[in-house]
Amino acid sequence: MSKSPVRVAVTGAAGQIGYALLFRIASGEMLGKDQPVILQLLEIPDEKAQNALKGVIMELEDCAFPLLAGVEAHSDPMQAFKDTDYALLVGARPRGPGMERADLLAANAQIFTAQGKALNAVASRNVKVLVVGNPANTNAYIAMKSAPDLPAKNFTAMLRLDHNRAASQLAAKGGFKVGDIRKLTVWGNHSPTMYADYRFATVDGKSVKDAIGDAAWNKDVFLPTVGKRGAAIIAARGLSSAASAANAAIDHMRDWALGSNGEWVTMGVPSNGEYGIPKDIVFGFPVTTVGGEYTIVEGLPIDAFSQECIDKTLAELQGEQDGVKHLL
Ligand SMILES: NC(=O)c1ccc[n+]([C@@H]2O[C@H](COP(=O)([O-])OP(=O)(O)OC[C@H]3O[C@@H](n4cnc5c(N)ncnc54)[C@H](O)[C@@H]3O)[C@@H](O)[C@H]2O)c1
Ligand SMILES: O=C(O)C[C@H](O)C(=O)O
Repeated sequence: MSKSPVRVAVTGAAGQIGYALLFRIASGEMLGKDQPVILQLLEIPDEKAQNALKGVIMELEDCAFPLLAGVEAHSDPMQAFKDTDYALLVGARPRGPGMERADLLAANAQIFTAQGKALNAVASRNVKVLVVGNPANTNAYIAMKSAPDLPAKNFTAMLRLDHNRAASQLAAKGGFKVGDIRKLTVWGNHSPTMYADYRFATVDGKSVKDAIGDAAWNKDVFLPTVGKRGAAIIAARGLSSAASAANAAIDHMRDWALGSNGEWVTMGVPSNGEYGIPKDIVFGFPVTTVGGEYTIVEGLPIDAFSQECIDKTLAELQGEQDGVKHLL
């Protein structure tokens, strides 16, 4: 028997990530080749954005995707999030000229407070939320705090792009196949302070750290390369990463919904105190996923260097969180 359609809301749907994301969701790459979807797309109530969204919808129609059971265009989150099972919050306010970080946090706090409230009011009680729009961890925290009737665990932030970037750099350095790398993770904030950690990583059961055997490369090349990769792409393309960000969003949601088959993946999720991260901070952790639920991998040893890195990214997140406290 064929499955009933599920509802997938995407914000910022006429933006660059939206353009790289929607067609893959509609073709079944995110939720499976047997899962029909209804896309509920949100853009700002601006003529240009709404017209662009219409164009994207025309293209979705022209793909004649068998799994696409409906597409809706919205300018109000209360309609876009109605009964939604999945919400990918991509749209965010970009940093404008002369805008300070605090202004950016405040502008996004407004957006994610409103969207969190709308999810709280009208989404499925099991909605799985992924925040992509930057600052992703803090935006996810704001949305979660604005949705007190939904389980906090349903709000996640995207660290998967950092995870995939780290895997790719390791594969190039060690001569591994990227798909053979297991037990890699990225701790903390989606920002240059994130800590990509391959101490536990293996390829064919053998330690990646031992195979690379170069602590200076880790500190001086690997971590800065992964941390500054977003900026390097902006410098090269004149635009921020879009296809790779959309790909990471697909990976994150697919693994959350369909399971990671015992493998570690990185998700930004609200802490319950694991590894000393204060409760509710949305932090990148290693997780495994099964049956639509994620579980943080616990009990990993944290050495002095790792603790220093984790403390640094945590301090940044706490600073961001303090900066929006008065708005929640
Ligand atoms: N977490 C990550 O790994 C990661 C990676 C890359 C980009 N990003 C972030 O993703 C976001 C989107 O990037 P993009 O390249 O698609 O940007 P973009 O500017 O091309 O598109 C963003 C779209 O969001 C819309 N939008 C803005 N506010 C909205 C709101 N309140 N409701 C609905 N739509 C809204 C805009 O109209 C625009 O069409 C940015 O914040 C970017 O920094 C995150
Ligand atoms: O949009 C950005 O600032 C960069 C983006 O988050 C990325 O990691 O590519």
